[in-house]
Parts: sequence; C-alpha cells; structure tokens
Amino acid sequence: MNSEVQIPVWLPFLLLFSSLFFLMKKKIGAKRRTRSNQLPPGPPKLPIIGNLHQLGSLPHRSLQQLSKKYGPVMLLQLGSVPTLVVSSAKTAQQVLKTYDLECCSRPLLAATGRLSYSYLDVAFTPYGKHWKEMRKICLLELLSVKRVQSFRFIREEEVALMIDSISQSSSSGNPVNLSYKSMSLNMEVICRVAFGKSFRDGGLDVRKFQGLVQEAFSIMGSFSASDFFPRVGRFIDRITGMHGRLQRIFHDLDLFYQEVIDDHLRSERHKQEEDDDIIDVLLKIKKNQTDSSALQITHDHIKAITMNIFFAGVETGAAVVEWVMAELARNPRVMKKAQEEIRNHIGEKGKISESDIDQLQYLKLVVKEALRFHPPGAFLIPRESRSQFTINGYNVYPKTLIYVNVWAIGRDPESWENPGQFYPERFIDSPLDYKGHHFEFLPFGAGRRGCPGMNMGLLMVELALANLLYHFDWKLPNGLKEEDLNMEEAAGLSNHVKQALVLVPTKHQ
Ligand code: HEM
Repeated sequence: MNSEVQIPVWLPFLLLFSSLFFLMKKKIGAKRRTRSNQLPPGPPKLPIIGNLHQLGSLPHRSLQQLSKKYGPVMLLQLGSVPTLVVSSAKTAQQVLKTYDLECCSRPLLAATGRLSYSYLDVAFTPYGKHWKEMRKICLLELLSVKRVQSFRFIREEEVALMIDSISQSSSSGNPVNLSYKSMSLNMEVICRVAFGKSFRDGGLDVRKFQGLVQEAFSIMGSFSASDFFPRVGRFIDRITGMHGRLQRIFHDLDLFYQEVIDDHLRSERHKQEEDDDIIDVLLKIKKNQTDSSALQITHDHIKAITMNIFFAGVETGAAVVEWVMAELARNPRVMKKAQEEIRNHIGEKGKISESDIDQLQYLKLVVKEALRFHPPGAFLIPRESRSQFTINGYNVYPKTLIYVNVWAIGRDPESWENPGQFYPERFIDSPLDYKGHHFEFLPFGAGRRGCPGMNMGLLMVELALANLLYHFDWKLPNGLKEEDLNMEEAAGLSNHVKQALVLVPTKHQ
C-alpha cells in the first residue's frame, strides 16, 4: 500500500484561487476605505433608518449640535438618502457659489412632486431646461420690479385694512393675535396678486382655501416615508394615510385653481393690462405662445407656479413679521427706537406708504437682524447634487441631498459677535446684505436658485411693520414679563413661533 498522502490535483489551484481572492478583497476593501475616508464625517448610523432618529422635532437645531462635533461639512444617511449638511459661511460659499452648478438641483419628494403637478413649477423642479424657462418667466414677467410695483396699491390697501381691524381691538383694550393677523395679511395680499380677488369679495371659499394651503404646508413639512425609503416607503405612506391625505389636498387645490382660471377666462376681455394679476399674465403667455416657444405652457403649469407663489410668499413674509414683533416685545429699547424713527419721519401724516419706507433706516436694520436670527427657511429649499465635487477635501457624490443650515450660520460665533443677542445695530456701517453675496447671511439663499421674490417679500414685511409700529404701542398681555415671552419655534416647513404671538395694542395719538 502506498503510504504517501495523495494530494488532490485541484487543491493547489483552490489555494491559489482563495489567496488571490483574499488579496483582491483586501485591495478592494482598502480602495473602499480610501474612498469612504474621503467622505465627509458624520455621526454613526443605525441600520435601515440611518441618522433619521437624530433629526428631532427641530432639525436645524439638532444638526447645529451635531455639526459642533463633526464639523461644518457632515454626511448623514437619512433612510437610504445620503445627506450633506453644511453649517458655516465658508462651506455655504462652496455649495452656493463655487459648486453652485453641481448643487442647484432639487430632490424629488412625494409632496412637492404631487403639489407641483410632477415638477411643472419653478421652486421644486430639478435643474434643467424646464426650470430655466420657468425661472425666466418668474423673473421677467411675474416678479419683475415693474410688476411688483403694479401691486403696490394692493399692499397698501390690505395693510390699511389690517390697521383698521387692530384699531377696533385697541379701543376695547383687547389683545391681538399677531401671528394670525400677519398670516391673514400675507394670504390676502398674495391672493389678490395671484388671483385678482380678495377673499372678502366672496365667491372664493376663503376658509376652505386658507385651510387647504395650511394643510399643504404641513404635509410638505412632515415626514414622508417614500422620500427616504424609495422601495417600501410608498407602501408605508399608504398605511399611515399620508398618501391619501396628499391626494385629497391636491384634488381640492386643483379644483380651486381651475375655478380661478375659468373665472379669468370668462372675464378676459374686460380687463386693462395694468390690472393684470399673475393668472392673467400666465394666461396671456399661454395664449401668445407658438409651436416654436421654448416652453409649452398648460393650465397645469399655471397651477404649479401659482402654488409656488402661495407657498413661497405667504408663510415666509408672515413669519418675518411675527418674529420681528416678538423680538421687539422682548426688547423694549429696540421697539422704542424703531417707533421713534418712524413717528419722527412720518409725523402727523396719518399713514405710511411704500415711498416712505426708504427713510426708515433703523426699521430696515431690525428686519435684517430678524432675518439673521430667525430665517424663515432654516435650510433654504433643500438641494440635490448633480455631479461629484469636493468640499474641504471630502467627496460628495451625485444625488446627495444638501441642507445648508442658514439658521446655524446666522448664529455662528465665527461669523457674528454675540450671535445670541438680538441687536440690529450690528448692521450699522456693515457691508453685509441679504442679496446672496455674503455667505454668513443667507435668508434668501444664493446662486442660481436664490429667491426671486425677495423684493416683493421685503416690501410687504417692511410696510406692515412700519404701520404696526407707527399706529400702536404694544405691550405683553396679563402682566407677562419680557423674559417670559415664549420664543420656541414650531416644527414645520418654515420657521415660525410655536405659540401664537399675542400682544395688546394701544392706539398712538
Ligand atoms: C421675506 C420673504 C421671503 C423669504 C425669506 C424667502 C426665502 C426664500 C429662500 C430661502 C428660498 C430658497 C433659496 C435657495 O434655495 O437658495 C426661496 C426660493 C424661492 N422663493 Fe422666496 N422668500 C421670500 C418671499 C418670496 C416671495 C414673496 C415670492 C413670490 C411671490 C418668493 C418666491 C420664491 C421662489 C419661486 C423660489 C424658488 C426659486 C428657485 O428654485 O429657482 N419668495 N425663497
């Protein structure tokens, strides 16, 4: 018997193969590690949900805290979506200026997709030819200086009506819910600008539309599983009722918009050009387009862009008025100084019109400070990367969701002295403005996707505030002390006070 151990002929091959496989695996692993070493740092993540549990109810605050540990460029995993969070002026400049072209798309989300008629709008549509055409219409036709001026009488009339209604409360010593007043004012103005109709005129169902817009706001600001778990999310959204709710809101808003469009088509022939509202302008563009026009506008485009104007214009302006009044109620020195400036300039005139606003320099500083301290869009409108780029030496890959935490940047001690103090004087002799060139101060965003409605938004806010401060003295209700005023923020799409702001007006003689 042969005592030699027989070695199967395939064994050396197997050994060779497995060592090769091991070496290759090691090499691939090393490659992967090098690549992931170049990814931005971020907190450890849980299986499936990633870092979703770390967002909390006020994500701008939670992410500010995380950025203190992981730095101004962080990578999180929200469900299956890689998410870049930038939290300093320098890194915001890279995203919004150096790599603006790489970072100027928008993510596809369930709520914005449905409510924008599958991205026929401008604000939520991804970057591309369609967005360029829609943005051109916005800048040249809908929000141009001339068009915004043509709506001046609407703003002045609506502010005067608000002042009248507050006068009635003041004569009976009743407190006024300023959160509600500023929201209604913005809603009325945008409604007249967009539809040419006031809710007061009847015909349109005010309460229903206001309710729908607020519901739509809330659904856009809430968590939709399909945004973070594309495979199973739709199923989850159906079980939780999210999907049904979104369909119902879309359907009801659509009926409303259609009613407004039909109404405009019926009355088209009787209108002067200078009385055109946004729907008139869009219907004219649609009527005059030819087969070779770059964009073929349909009624759905008109509805989608109208939705943007409501969502971008109403909540933002209302939030700024609300935060300014809350900060002034907490800072009587600033309130007094702003009132003295306004009353000295306006004197006995009795009402403030838009042409007076340019003289009110301190009021402008107060508004700036509120925009720094409480920017309505804490993360701008979220963006999505289109191609790979490198930020602070870290790689960011295409289809990464991007949050620019402008709320945290406005409170960054690297950029601001005493950032936690509401101090409008910080802007005296300062070159800083909000037009998107100073990256420590970005309430309107910057770059290609920066806000095209800034001019209109500011005119509305400044006029409302100037009148509120000219006509009334304001105090806190029920002997509440300044330091006890609740400045908590509400969770949601835009940054509002959590508890409605209620103040007691006294008519200034
Ligand atoms: C004080 C009031 C306002 C504030 C604070 C504000 C803020 C913003 C911010 C932060 C963005 C995102 C910018 C970015 O991603 O870089 C934005 C976009 C936008 N805003 Fe405003 N906004 C205001 C008023 C308005 C008004 C009155 C309108 C129109 C009636 C408007 C229309 C838009 C539109 C259409 C976009 C999307 C632009 C795009 O994606 O190309 N905004 N706004």
